[in-house]
Amino acid sequence: MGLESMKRVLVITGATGAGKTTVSNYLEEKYDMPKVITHTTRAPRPGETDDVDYHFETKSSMEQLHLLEKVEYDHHQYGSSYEALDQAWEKNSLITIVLDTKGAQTYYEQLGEKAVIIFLTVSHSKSLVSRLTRRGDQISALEQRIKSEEYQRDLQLPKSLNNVAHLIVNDHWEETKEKLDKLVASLSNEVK
Ligand SMILES: Nc1ncnc2c1ncn2[C@@H]1O[C@H](COP(=O)(O)OP(=O)(O)OP(=O)(O)O)[C@@H](O)[C@H]1O
Ligand SMILES: Nc1nc2c(ncn2[C@@H]2O[C@H](COP(=O)(O)O)[C@@H](O)[C@H]2O)c(=O)[nH]1
Repeated sequence: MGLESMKRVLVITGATGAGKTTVSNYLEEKYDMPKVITHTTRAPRPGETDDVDYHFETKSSMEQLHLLEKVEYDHHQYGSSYEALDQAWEKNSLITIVLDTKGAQTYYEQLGEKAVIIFLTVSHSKSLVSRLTRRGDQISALEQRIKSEEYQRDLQLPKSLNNVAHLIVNDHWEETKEKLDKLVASLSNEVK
């Protein structure tokens, strides 16, 4: 099989607080899967670093970028570039990206089976708010976010990804890791 056909991007999507970044970090640490760093106009949260967690942009620098897709989420812009995808694929054929559900749909439309969609959810949406509070999100930002239509939308898997996405209920981290390990094992066989 040629290198091109072995490439996969694991698109980790779901509601805010569902654990997308945690999953992406786990896959990077355990399987050396680079994370595609995306761009945003929102301000860094405490502990976030420019060019590591995001490329933090102004509205005008965002306009200069060559993006595969771009969305508005809770009044801020987010987008991912072709260059960042290729840079990550230069390091490994299995890479990850963290996107909202609209971005996940676009990735599937654009990349087909190269995009492996993982939809993360939790059994009780109340636990999302407590997780974000524990993460240290500012209360005012958190209140604004959970009022946003994007927050409500991302609690559900979009219909177009119904028979496509791998669904993981991330209530218990140990169980989530087992599910991820199984998925990675099956993907690694697929691309061998
Ligand atoms: N299974 C779990 N049980 C308890 N806490 C968890 C679990 N998974 C992740 N967390 C914690 O929940 C918080 C939110 O996780 P994370 O930042 O990964 O979410 P996210 O989906 O990337 O959120 P956002 O879209 O807002 O960036 C973090 O503090 C993380 O450590
Ligand atoms: N469609 C895209 N969604 C993205 C991108 N980068 C991040 N995200 C998603 O936005 C929300 C909010 O992120 P946060 O870091 O402010 O909590 C979340 O669902 C991310 O997954 C992107 O380039 N395109």
